[in-house]
Amino acid sequence: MLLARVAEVSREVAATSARSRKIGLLAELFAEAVPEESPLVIAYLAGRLPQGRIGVGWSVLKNVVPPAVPPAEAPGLTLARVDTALAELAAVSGAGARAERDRLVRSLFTAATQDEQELLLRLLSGDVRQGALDAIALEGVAKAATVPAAELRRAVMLEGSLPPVAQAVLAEGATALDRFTLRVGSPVQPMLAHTAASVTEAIAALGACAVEEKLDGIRVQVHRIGDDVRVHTRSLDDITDRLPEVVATARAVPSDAFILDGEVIALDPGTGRPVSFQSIAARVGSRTDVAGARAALPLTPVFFDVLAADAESLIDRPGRDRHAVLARLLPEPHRVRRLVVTDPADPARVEEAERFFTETLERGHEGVLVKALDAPYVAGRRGRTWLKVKPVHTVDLVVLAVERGHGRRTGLLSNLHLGARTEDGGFVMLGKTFKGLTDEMLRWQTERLGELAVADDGFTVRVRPELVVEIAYDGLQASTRYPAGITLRFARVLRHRPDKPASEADTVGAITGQR
Ligand SMILES: Nc1ncnc2c1ncn2[C@@H]1O[C@H](COP(=O)(O)OP(=O)(O)OP(=O)(O)O)[C@@H](O)[C@H]1O
Repeated sequence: MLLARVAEVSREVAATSARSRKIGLLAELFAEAVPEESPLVIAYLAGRLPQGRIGVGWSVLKNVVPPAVPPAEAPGLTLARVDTALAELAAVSGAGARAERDRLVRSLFTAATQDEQELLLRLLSGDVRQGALDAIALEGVAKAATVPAAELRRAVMLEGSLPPVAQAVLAEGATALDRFTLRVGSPVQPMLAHTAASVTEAIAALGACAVEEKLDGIRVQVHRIGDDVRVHTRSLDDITDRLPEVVATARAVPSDAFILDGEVIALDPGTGRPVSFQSIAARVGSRTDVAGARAALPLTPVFFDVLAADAESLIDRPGRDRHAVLARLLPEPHRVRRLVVTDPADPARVEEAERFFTETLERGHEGVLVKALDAPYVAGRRGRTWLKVKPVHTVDLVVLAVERGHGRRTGLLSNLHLGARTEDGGFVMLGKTFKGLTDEMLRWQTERLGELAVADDGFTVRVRPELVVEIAYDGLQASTRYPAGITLRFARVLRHRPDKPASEADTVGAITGQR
């Protein structure tokens, strides 16, 4: 397939607001592609580079911004050729890397028509509207392969991503879906939660439920087959080598084929209270001298769900049954503390649950999760059967740009321009802040945002919209300065969320309560 065709459909999809029309356009595109090309189509449409970071920043791109390179007259650039070029770019390193990148990017742009150059530029600079497109692409694939979207979605969650499932169903049809089942050893997208304003509100919405501590650490999904243990993050990266404590806990579990879902935290040896998220993130992030890092800050895994045990899938079973299995597998320090509310109509029980919330905060945890007892585990979904309750308002926003610091912060990238997602897959700026950033966080974001930079006027650096930050704020206020007409009062950065994709940041609708 030619890149020109993807460029054409990408433009048509952006120009129409009707979801069904977008799905129809994508279905036609997937029907035209050979199945092996569909992973590239999905990636390019969503503005993702399959190679991940390829080291091409603004310093290289500014030399090819149209009309810098004379465009090809007729389209001839295939998806396979673009993929090869990007792989070559990703492999460049060492002395002369900059010149080599310039040469490769120029040669790619020389082969592209004007339309294609524009798509490539948007792709490389992270300016393609993304996020919502993944969900629409899934429906487009379902339509092209004539399989029910719900079945395809389930297969995608169990596989971890759309491209391999798309390729299989487009080649073989519905029968391919049977291959994508829950397998111990193959990570699945974790279940996520919605927000409730209070425990009382959450119980009213869910009925019979369990109120669990919300532990503030790193989410882990642990798979064990025999002696082989693998630990995955929320974004399914394998971090087994960095977490020997988790491996040891998993080896002690009396079952030799299971999947556990939980959080790793660290407890202060003196007070027994949880240590800060930043310290845990630094420990989990350190790849060298794991033994030294472990000695300085030992971690404790605490599990709250079990997806499979004794090689049997449990995801379709109600939460109360899964928890009974969890209780059989793990003793309490490694199993989340929780309170079951079997009679949600009894005010005394609701009061008890509110007390559990207060005590959980007093013990130093960040809030609670209220979970329906009868709900299955919906992999990859922000289900309405898990509701989180926290004492402060927080939102997850995406960094769109960052201003260079001055004074004490000279040389650092400091003031963040924050964007919420829009329903059509773009971003809208809601405000700026540098409050809450510690020296360590400033150093970290300067490096990370430097890698994401796509334009720089000497004052403001525009970045690929990929880094999510968790922001606390005191409320919303009307604003004529920002395009959504609102801004956040006293916004402050709580933490960077490199584990969270931009497609999961909050939408303007969710923030203003008009979802
Ligand atoms: N008992 C628990 N049950 C489920 N998730 C828990 C629990 N304790 C802590 N967590 C964490 O809370 C998260 C659930 O909240 P949510 O689905 O909103 O994800 P999130 O956006 O990463 O949340 P947050 O930003 O509030 O940590 C999980 O991803 C997990 O890391």
